[in-house]
Amino acid sequence: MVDIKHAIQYFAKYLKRYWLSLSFVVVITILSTYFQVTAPTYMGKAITELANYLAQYMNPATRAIASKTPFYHALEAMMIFFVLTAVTMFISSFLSSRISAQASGRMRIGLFGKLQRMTIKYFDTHQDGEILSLFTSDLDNIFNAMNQAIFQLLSQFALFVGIIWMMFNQNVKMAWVTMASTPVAIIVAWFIISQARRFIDQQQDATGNMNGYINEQINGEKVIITQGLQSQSIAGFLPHNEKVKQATFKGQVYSGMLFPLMQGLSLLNLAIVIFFGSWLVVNDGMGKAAGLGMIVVFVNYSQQYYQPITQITSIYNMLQLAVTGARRLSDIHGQTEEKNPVNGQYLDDLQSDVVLDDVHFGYTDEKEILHGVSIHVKKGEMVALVGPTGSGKTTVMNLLNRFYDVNSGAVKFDNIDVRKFDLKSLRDHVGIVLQDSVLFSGTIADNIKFGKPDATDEEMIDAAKQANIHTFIDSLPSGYATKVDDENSIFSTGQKQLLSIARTILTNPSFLILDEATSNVDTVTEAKIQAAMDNVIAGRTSFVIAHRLKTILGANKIVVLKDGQVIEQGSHEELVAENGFYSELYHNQMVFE
Ligand SMILES: Nc1ncnc2c1ncn2[C@@H]1O[C@H](COP(=O)(O)OP(=O)(O)OP(=O)(O)O)[C@@H](O)[C@H]1O
Repeated sequence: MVDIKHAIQYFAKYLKRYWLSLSFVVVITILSTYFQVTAPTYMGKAITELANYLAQYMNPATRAIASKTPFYHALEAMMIFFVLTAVTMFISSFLSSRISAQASGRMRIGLFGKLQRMTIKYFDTHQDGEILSLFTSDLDNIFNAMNQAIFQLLSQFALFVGIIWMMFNQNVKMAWVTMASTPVAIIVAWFIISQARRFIDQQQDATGNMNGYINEQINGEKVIITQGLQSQSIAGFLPHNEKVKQATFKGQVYSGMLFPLMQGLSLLNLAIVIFFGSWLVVNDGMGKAAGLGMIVVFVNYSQQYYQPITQITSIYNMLQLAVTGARRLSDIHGQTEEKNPVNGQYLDDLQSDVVLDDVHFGYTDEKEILHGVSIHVKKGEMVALVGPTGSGKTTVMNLLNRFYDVNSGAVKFDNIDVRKFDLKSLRDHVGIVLQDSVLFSGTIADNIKFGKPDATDEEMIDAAKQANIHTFIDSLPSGYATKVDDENSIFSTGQKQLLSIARTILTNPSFLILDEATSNVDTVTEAKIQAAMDNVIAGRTSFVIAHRLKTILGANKIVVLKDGQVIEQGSHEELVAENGFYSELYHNQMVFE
């Protein structure tokens, strides 16, 4: 029930602006139904008039006055109603498709916009595939439901009511006869649909598991090839495939059964209607012509009568998927967004320092990661953060840029709490070079200018030179215009990081955070990255998360973090002299250099 309430609220939010078009669709659908259910009465009238005409024509006494005009009139009326039915159906379907396309387009924009306002926490705690499926699966299900199910439901329901109403208008006894088999039809349809749904659910689960397996195996392809595990990989795939195959087959058998069965029931009903119709004509003293007409009318109604039952039961599944999709999307819309303070302060330029003041922080309430961390970075200084894996280095970086907010204590720029700054102004002044550099589709130039699209080519080239990547870019056939997804532009980890450094240099941040990624690269690239980092750091206040100690020997201050606490800090020489944790770490590393 909660699902349905959320789904209705979600649909109402996006559909309310189309209320006029929607009302028009409802009116047109009712009109279309009226035309559709009235047309058969003219068909019956045409048969009655034809029978009358034939009776008069066959009788020499009345042959002279026999006229086909009433028959033609009835036929004309029938044609007009059929044409009107087709035209109104077309208008209704056209409008429905337009509303669905526009509304789902807005939903897509709403979802994408919402994602852009979400906190890093959301992205840290949800898998990419899960987020993507909101677009590919949930929004698609909603579009299909809006485009087909909702309007089908409306038109089929109107048709169902319209046929019943017309049948009772025409002949009450025949109406009851036509409707007598309804419970059987509903039970059969419901049973088949629920069976089909069961297997379709199984098919979806099995497909999800199979896709997960494929994803994992493709990601691990290098390990599989290196270790010669290809046949094991295939063997692991087969049971997944078998489950998908079985569930798909059973689901399709049941879904495929619905229409032939309902068609069969409808034909059986037709025979019953003709049988009772003829019985009524004989026993109820109905005129021959009127009786024939009535039978034709009910033959028509009994054929149409099953259509809504079949359609409504078969779109139930589609509606259910859309309700689930709408619930998931409305959940997303309810997620917390990044908190930008009202009338937040603007950070013009860093004047004095960046401080972490007795910071306590945990990603969850249950586990605190940083236990009272205090770090002081003076303007123009380079501070390096070192410590074993999991000690909280990246977490400190997450707080400096306000990806997360502290539980207690504060992060301050020029003695002002970061929570008081306008977020954009804060982030405009904080540059980050992450360990895993990300390139976006587009050219190399687009990628370097990503944070400053209005930069001139000279500025861009200058940044690339400082980042030690200009010579490489220049050597590519298309230079800065090389597409990032070109075969020529398959970048190494080191080159990606150099591009990312160039991107950061171009934005000229006052405060720089570098998550050093020298572990994966060869020594030549490492030296280049080191030089590029030196260039980007020069004269800037910076904070470096260091994995290789030799890169930070010149730091003004080295802060050693262990288990979420600062255990030592000072210059390299001071810390080595202290003979503590850093000194041990340093000597251990030097053995391998
Ligand atoms: N998004 C997250 N949600 C919950 N816990 C997290 C999250 N990110 C990190 N952690 C936990 O916080 C602790 C500190 O992680 P952090 O990434 O800050 O360490 P690190 O010192 O940067 O490690 P490394 O050198 O391996 O990068 C770890 O125990 C980790 O499991």
